[in-house]
Amino acid sequence: MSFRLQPATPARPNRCQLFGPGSRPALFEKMAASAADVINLDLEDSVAPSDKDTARENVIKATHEVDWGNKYLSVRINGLDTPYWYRDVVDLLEKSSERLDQIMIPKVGCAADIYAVDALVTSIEAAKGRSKKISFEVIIESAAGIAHAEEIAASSPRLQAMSLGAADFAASMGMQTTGIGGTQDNYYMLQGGNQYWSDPWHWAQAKIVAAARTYGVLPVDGPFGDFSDDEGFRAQARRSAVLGMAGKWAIHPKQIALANEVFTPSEEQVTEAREILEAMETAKANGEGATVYKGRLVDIASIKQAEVIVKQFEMINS
Ligand SMILES: CC(C)(COP(=O)(O)OP(=O)(O)OC[C@H]1O[C@@H](n2cnc3c(N)ncnc32)[C@H](O)[C@@H]1OP(=O)(O)O)[C@@H](O)C(=O)NCCC(=O)NCCSC(=O)C[C@H](O)C(=O)O
Ligand SMILES: [Mg+2]
Repeated sequence: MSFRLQPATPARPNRCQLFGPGSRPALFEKMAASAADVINLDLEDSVAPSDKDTARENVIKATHEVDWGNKYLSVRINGLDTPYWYRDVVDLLEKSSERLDQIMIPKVGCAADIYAVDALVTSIEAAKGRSKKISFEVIIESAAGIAHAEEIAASSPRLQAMSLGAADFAASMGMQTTGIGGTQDNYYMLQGGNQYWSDPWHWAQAKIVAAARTYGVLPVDGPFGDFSDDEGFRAQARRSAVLGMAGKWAIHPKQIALANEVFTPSEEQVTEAREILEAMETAKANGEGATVYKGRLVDIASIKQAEVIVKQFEMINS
């Protein structure tokens, strides 16, 4: 470990972030009653320009009137290149209830984007005497965003989560696809006449995980567009979980259970992790730093790996 210790990520479950357009208030009670850990009410791309003002009012009203239970309540504002974002921030901070937990900032390209929003939020919080400090989540969904992922991850103590937005990311990168996440037919290797599909999202995810984890921020996988493809969602989510992401968005309620299933360690994984910890306790008592568990090497690093799984499980069940 470096002399600079890796900060812990926020200790709250973030397995599934359920999205819903701010312009469809009929969905809000259903979202609140869902099994998602985080709710993202959207003012950005799922809301038509003509509905921006109404959607903002709907969302503010919902912070006062809907019982959000123990959900982490987040609102996605419009991008900093639009004429809407400052009004989103001002009205949300001046008019929404203290139930609002987080603002999600889309299409972030550099740390200065977060600086600008932080300055505005900090000023309104002080002016209005808001007692809860609003947290931020950013979406990395552009070439600039991925190039500057590290400085963005370090940009503000408000930052709790960093998501990959596959659709805008693909567009910004000039990727030849209309798919939102998942396998891309043309992204394959050829060996012995057989096609082997690779994962075009992998490097961006890995970069986000490294940047986020370095600064104690939760890395999150964004949308999987084809909500009729459960197995496709599972496969994408499993790859994200193995890479170190904490959760994934749901853009339809049927994706919530799938995300929760993948990002909750299974009974077998938890049992195995606990057995590894026990095996290492025995090894330590015998003055050994390494031992054999089910025919494979486990050592002091295995303790940390096993603890990741046990801690995830305990946090979800606490
Ligand atoms: C995708 C949808 C437009 C589908 O809506 P709808 O046609 O109403 O779906 P169904 O008829 O299949 O609905 C079945 C029941 O579920 C309820 N429902 C639907 N959506 C939601 C929801 N989001 N939360 C809770 N409940 C929901 C329906 O009311 C039905 O209920 P019932 O009648 O009682 O059975 C819609 O799901 C939707 O708008 N989804 C969210 C879209 C969104 O927010 N998109 C933005 C995020 S993705 C993005 O922005 C890309 C990203 O930035 C990037 O760049 O990658
Ligand atoms: Mg987007």
